[in-house]
Amino acid sequence: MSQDYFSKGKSAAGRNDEPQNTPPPSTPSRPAYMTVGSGSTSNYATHLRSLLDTDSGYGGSIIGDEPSSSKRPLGSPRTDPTLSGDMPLQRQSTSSPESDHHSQAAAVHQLWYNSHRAALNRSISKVVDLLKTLQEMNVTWPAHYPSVQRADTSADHPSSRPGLQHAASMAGDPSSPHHSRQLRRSMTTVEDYEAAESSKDADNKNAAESPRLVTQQIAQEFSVLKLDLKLGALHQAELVHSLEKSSIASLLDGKISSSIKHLLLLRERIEDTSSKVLVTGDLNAGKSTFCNALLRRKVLPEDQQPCTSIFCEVLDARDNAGVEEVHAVHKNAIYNRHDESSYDVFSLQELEKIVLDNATYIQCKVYIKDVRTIDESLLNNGVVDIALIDAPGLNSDTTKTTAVFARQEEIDVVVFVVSAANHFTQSAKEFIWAAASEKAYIFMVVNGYDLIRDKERCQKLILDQVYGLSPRTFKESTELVHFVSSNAIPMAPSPPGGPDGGGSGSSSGGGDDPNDDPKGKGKEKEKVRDFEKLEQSLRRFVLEKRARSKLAPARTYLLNILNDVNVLATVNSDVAQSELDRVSKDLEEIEPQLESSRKAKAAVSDDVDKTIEETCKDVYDHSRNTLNSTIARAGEGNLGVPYPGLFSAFEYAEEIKEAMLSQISASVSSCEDYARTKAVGGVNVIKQLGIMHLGNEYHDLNFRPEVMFRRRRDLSAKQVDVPTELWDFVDWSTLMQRQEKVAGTGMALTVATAIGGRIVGGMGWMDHTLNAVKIIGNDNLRKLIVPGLVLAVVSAAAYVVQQIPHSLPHRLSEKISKQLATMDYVHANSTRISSSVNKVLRFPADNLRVGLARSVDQLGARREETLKVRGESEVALKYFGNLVRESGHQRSMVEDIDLDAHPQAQGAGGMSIA
Ligand SMILES: Nc1nc2c(ncn2[C@@H]2O[C@H](COP(=O)(O)OP(=O)(O)OP(=O)(O)O)[C@@H](O)[C@H]2O)c(=O)[nH]1
Repeated sequence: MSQDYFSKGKSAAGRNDEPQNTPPPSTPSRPAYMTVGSGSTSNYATHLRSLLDTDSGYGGSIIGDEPSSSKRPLGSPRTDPTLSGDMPLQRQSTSSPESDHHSQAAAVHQLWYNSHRAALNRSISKVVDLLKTLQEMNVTWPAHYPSVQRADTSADHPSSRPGLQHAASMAGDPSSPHHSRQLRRSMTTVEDYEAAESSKDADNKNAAESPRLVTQQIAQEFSVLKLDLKLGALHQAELVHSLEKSSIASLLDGKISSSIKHLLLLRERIEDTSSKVLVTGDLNAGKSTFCNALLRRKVLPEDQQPCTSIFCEVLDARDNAGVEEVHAVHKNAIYNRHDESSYDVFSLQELEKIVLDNATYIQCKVYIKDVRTIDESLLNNGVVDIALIDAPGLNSDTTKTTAVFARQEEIDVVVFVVSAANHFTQSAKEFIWAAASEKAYIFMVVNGYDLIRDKERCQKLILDQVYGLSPRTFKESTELVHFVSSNAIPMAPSPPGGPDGGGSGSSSGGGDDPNDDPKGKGKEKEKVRDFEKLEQSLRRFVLEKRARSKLAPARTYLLNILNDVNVLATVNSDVAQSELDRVSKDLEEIEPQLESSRKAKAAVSDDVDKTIEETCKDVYDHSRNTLNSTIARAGEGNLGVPYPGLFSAFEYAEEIKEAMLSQISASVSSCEDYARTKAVGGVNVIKQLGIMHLGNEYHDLNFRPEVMFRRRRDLSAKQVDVPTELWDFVDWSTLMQRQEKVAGTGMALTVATAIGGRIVGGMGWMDHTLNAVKIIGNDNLRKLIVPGLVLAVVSAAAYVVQQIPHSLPHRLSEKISKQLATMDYVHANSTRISSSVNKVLRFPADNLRVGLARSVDQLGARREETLKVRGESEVALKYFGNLVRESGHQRSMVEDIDLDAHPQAQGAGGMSIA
């Protein structure tokens, strides 16, 4: 079977000859089928047709075009006044009241059709706009896709309908207030209800096996926009949960794009003014003869043996630059009239050869000029252009192929030709059963009726069979079942070079000449009348079916997509509202937090500085005072060094020095201990501040004071080198006091002092002696000197020796003190200790500062982010709120387009549409 027939969902019957890659035109070409002649002249019909002229049905198909607009839009088939299209033309012949009636009915139907088409067209444009804005929104605010959770059978959730949950973006956010919210969608159609019922059963079946609902239930909620997720064994709903928000958004974006494409195709289809009629039936039932009769021209080959082996589509020669010819389409080629490699060209006379040659071709396009007037022509009747497709006769090989063909969207009507003599064969029955699922009504042509003698019995038998095969068709049998003799229809003279040069047609029907036989003439007229009746019925049927086959898919699809958009918008509006509530609440918390955090940052910084400063000052002062007092009192008290006697005085001095320096060192250590305690206190203060402002992370702040002062980098007291001098053993101040008491004379003291001093001092004592002699005078000297001198020296020596344990520590203490002062020992150590404390406290303090700064930054960033989300949520809420309203409004508008209650239905005997 050719791809041209089976691979494309192309709708425009008249556009089969267009290049396949041509984008769907926004301005459809004018009707493509044979259009000849003019319309009715009755006043009413003329009025109706003038209405048709101003209401082409395209009036509102353009965005922003109101239904009342008289502006002729793009795509109107009447833009070219020289072409009739579906425009009623001037009638050339006088009409009968009956034909006037039909003409009026057709015009009314066309008005009805056009208004619905325009409404659908407007809806399509609107929905395309809505989808495009949704796509744009989906970029800035990735739409939340509702996934379906397993229906909870607990008493809390008695609903059998699945709840909708926004997945993906909210996954991992179970605290979200809308997490468990159940959304319900109203059921808008009977099908919906049935689907809900069936999926409920499925749900019950699957509830035990799967924690989530099965795919069908997502299908239940979404007709068009459901995401096709096929990843391994993962369930679709689970996948929706596990997918990133952005992935869902891009999947949805793809869905929306394909939906827009489909809508544009539907628009193209409803703007297409033509209808395709597939003529099929048993082998040799007279299908080709019937088609020729409709055309009033012998175009398709007729034979007593089965001959039609390919699908022959009859088209207007004007679509082929007015040239009558046959394009035999190559197998597996996509037909394109402008691409000659896709077909072979033959003349009409050669059609028979092509039709028989079923090995090379599977379909052909037959371009012919219509010979009938608009009143007469079924094909170009002024209302709708009809294309005829003559199919191969049904047999075991072709039945399936033809059934597939008949199911195509482009096929508006199936005409089944059955032989009055042979009735329905097995292949015919199989075909009708198969076709009945798609086309509830089938137009039945019982052909070769002239050959039947007992016509009543034939009718009864055939209708009984029709009842069994298609009860609905049987119910409307007056309109849908016709007993005719196709070979009795007079043929128009063929144009020169036509296939049937004589042009007399096969009206003989057995060689009778009606002119010779008045009775025969009457019979022939009756046959023609029956056939004309068939044509009228077929025309009405095509009109009705056209409404159904062209408008209904658009209506159904619009309802589905609008439902989906409405559900999606409702969910997202709800999510946006929740998000807005959440971020508003967050902001209420963040704003004061940020403010207090900023204040805390400054206050804590001051507190910390103060704590450090005070602690360090305290430590410094304490160290300084302690060391000063220790050094000052180094010579006092018991140093624990026993005096070993005069001969070990120097060793004694050394031990005393060492003891003193150790005492000073111990004092330094005690200062360090004090500093440790203070550091612990300072760290605790900082820790408390950290806990207060930054929370638990500060609980773990561990400080090890024992590590402090481990490496002593100070000037150790033990390093102090104070040499012991002989002089150190004499405590001159006490010695002087003592001499005054002992000698009793100033001179003696002076002498003793001078001598004693010199004795102790060593050098130059002779000079002093001479001086003393001069002062005292030789005589006195002689009397005093010896005993005084001896006394003083002995007394001084004895005293000095006695005082060593008392005087030496003082002397040494003074010397050490002096040396330490030179080294700036006290200040250096106090500074070192307090600096160490400072350093120890700086670390947590700096951390605290950094933490506070980070906290302020984080809060600031969170605030910014929350503000951004709030802004986006506000936009989304507004957008989706509008979308809920718009989609709901559009949906009710489309629901109001009632394709079942159209005027033609009543005109056609109340026949309802399948
Ligand atoms: N008596 C009579 N003969 C008819 C009628 N219609 C068709 N025939 C004849 O029946 C034969 C078969 O007609 P076709 O039109 O070729 O039949 P078909 O169904 O197209 O055949 P295939 O497509 O080849 O299966 C021809 O010889 C026709 O002349 C009719 O209404 N009455």
